[in-house]
Amino acid sequence: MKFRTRAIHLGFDPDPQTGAVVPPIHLATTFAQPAAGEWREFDYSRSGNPTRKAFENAIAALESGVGGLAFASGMAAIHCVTQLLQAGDHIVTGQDIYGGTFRLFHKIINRAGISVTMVPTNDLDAVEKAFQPNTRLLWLESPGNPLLTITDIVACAEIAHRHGVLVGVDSTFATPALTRPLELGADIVMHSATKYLGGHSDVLGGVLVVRDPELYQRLYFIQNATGAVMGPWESYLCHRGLRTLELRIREQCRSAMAIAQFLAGHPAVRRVYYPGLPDHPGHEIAARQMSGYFGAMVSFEVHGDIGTARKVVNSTRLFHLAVSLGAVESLIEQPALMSHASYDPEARRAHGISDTLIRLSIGLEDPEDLIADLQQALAQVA
Ligand SMILES: C=C(NCc1c(COP(=O)(O)O)cnc(C)c1O)C(=O)O
Repeated sequence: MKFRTRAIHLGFDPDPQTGAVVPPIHLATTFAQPAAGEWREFDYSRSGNPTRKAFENAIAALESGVGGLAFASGMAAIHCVTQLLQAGDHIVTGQDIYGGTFRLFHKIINRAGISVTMVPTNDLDAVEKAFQPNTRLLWLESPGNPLLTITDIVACAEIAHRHGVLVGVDSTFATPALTRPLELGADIVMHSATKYLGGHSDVLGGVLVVRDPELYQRLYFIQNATGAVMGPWESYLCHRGLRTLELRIREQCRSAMAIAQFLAGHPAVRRVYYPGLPDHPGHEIAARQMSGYFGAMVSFEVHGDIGTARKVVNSTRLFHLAVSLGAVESLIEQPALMSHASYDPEARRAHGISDTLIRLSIGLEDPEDLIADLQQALAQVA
């Protein structure tokens, strides 16, 4: 069956007793057992919960994995992956990655003696040259946040596996409707479920899916031991979000293409970052890797300075000025001051995140209304 059909039905079989066509929300934190030392499938909700398990199974199936793990946030999911490593190990990651991931890598796990090298992961030579004998993990984001850098997952996985290195892909911006990294050779796929999987700015969560049963057991052990699990209500909301994911992301992609084309022709705009534009360096790889779509995030730079960009983002009426992304309502933000403020200023500039960069998360409003809103906001700085 096609992705859209499976997403609607996975984990939603009618209850055999009641016939209910949506899964129950199990709030129980503990489960009575038949006898001491005899265990049911579920014993304690940190270790496993029926509602979370239904969502984990659904996202695992949609990502072509053998097992899924759901967390309280995307950062909790990424942190779980880093706990596979130990002091003296090394991570290679991209330069176009979320500010919170930059912070985790450079200000938290570095304290445990894990080192990190950031490279342009769309340059395969740079990726391979960055590997060291102690490199254990290649962490990719494609499209990258916020410059929408496209990384060739197949090529990177082949290089990494030649060096015995695990490949993790943060696929938040792509979603499994467009890209399934495990099918392309990655070992781990991660999502901030807060974004497109939930899809309505009303749930915080994270997800890992893997294709190797032994790796699943290692990550499950870490998840259970460290405890940053997704709650039952959030699991239900993310599971429900999967049912409309493909419809939402495809429509959002169509609007993003129209908005990117509008911005590309606007005199106040210096540069547009959108993989769907033919001049984007990753256009061909994206077309192949994202099922003919190019995502629903659009970033652009305006002429002027940090104040010019700030005036634009403060002037929209339909786009909410807010971090996060992937929801039905459109959002606008200025990474230098907001989503990527956790980058050290010199690192931010070194990685191409300029003061005049503006990032858009395109929602499901009519694109004509969104373009009209951007037109009037840009007119404030014309
Ligand atoms: C909040 C934002 N990003 C969260 C995020 C995260 C972190 O997810 P959280 O659910 O916010 O913990 C991980 N990976 C990517 C690509 C992300 O974009 C933002 O970019 O505004």
